Amino acid sequence: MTTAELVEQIHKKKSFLCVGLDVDLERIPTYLLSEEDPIFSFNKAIIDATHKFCVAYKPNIAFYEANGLEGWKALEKTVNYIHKEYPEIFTIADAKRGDIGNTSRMYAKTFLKDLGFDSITVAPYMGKDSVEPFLEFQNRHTILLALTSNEGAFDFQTQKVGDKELYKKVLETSKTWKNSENLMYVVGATKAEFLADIRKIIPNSFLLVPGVGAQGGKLEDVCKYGMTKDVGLLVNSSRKIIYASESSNFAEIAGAKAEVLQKQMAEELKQL
Ligand SMILES: O=C(O)c1cc(=O)[nH]c(=O)n1[C@@H]1O[C@H](COP(=O)(O)O)[C@@H](O)[C@H]1O
Repeated sequence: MTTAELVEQIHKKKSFLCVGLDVDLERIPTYLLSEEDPIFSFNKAIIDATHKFCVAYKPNIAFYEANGLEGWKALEKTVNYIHKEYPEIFTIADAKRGDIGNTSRMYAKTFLKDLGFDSITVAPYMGKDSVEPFLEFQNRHTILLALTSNEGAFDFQTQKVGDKELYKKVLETSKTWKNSENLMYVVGATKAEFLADIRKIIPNSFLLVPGVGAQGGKLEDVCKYGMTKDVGLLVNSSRKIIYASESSNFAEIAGAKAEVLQKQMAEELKQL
């Protein structure tokens, strides 16, 4: 999917919500566990109930890998289902990969070609040659970790390297890489006050912003400092939506939670 198509969808749906599909078998309604593929059954119900209110889905790969071969099969079924039934929706493989170039090429093939995700999250730590193999794919996006939502972000990312914080170096240096137009960045909603500085370095890039809801980030702050004329934001919520209820109408309740966020986003979009 191109960035222009993503922006068009955001305006059409009046939403820049990304629903995180972090499926934990210990948290899904227990009656689903007797189904042939509980992970896919859960995802299908959530997707059917939330698709009207969101523009992206983000399965976090850890939750699938943790279930071995069955998990990988459920992941493949999930991404295929989204692309077939709701082709307007942007898909994010939250895999946080990155290795020497030769190895990154394999990660890129797995997620961007074979599984066909529109994008993948990538760690910048190993530098240019570890990220460029992901950037080669046309109309696919590499979402580079810039300033993450967790406490540990202060261990390295905000520390100065020479005259600048490491996350600023990541932003600046990554702009010089080949096919850098395919880059988006992760900035945690819990770090909204950093967004004004971040926008000075990357005024137009799309940001994936996790951390609203369960981690306490505020949508208003993210929009105030991070929104661009083309929106430039995908705001993710996982647990607060998908585990809003454990009853048999869990999907309906997840849909209602997603709609609440969509309505807030529609208000924010009016400011543009
Ligand atoms: O790359 C991510 O998506 C990510 C980056 C980050 O800085 N913080 C963060 O929480 N995430 C992911 O975003 C999701 C947040 O989930 P909830 O806290 O349940 O909304 C999880 O899948 C995290 O792994």
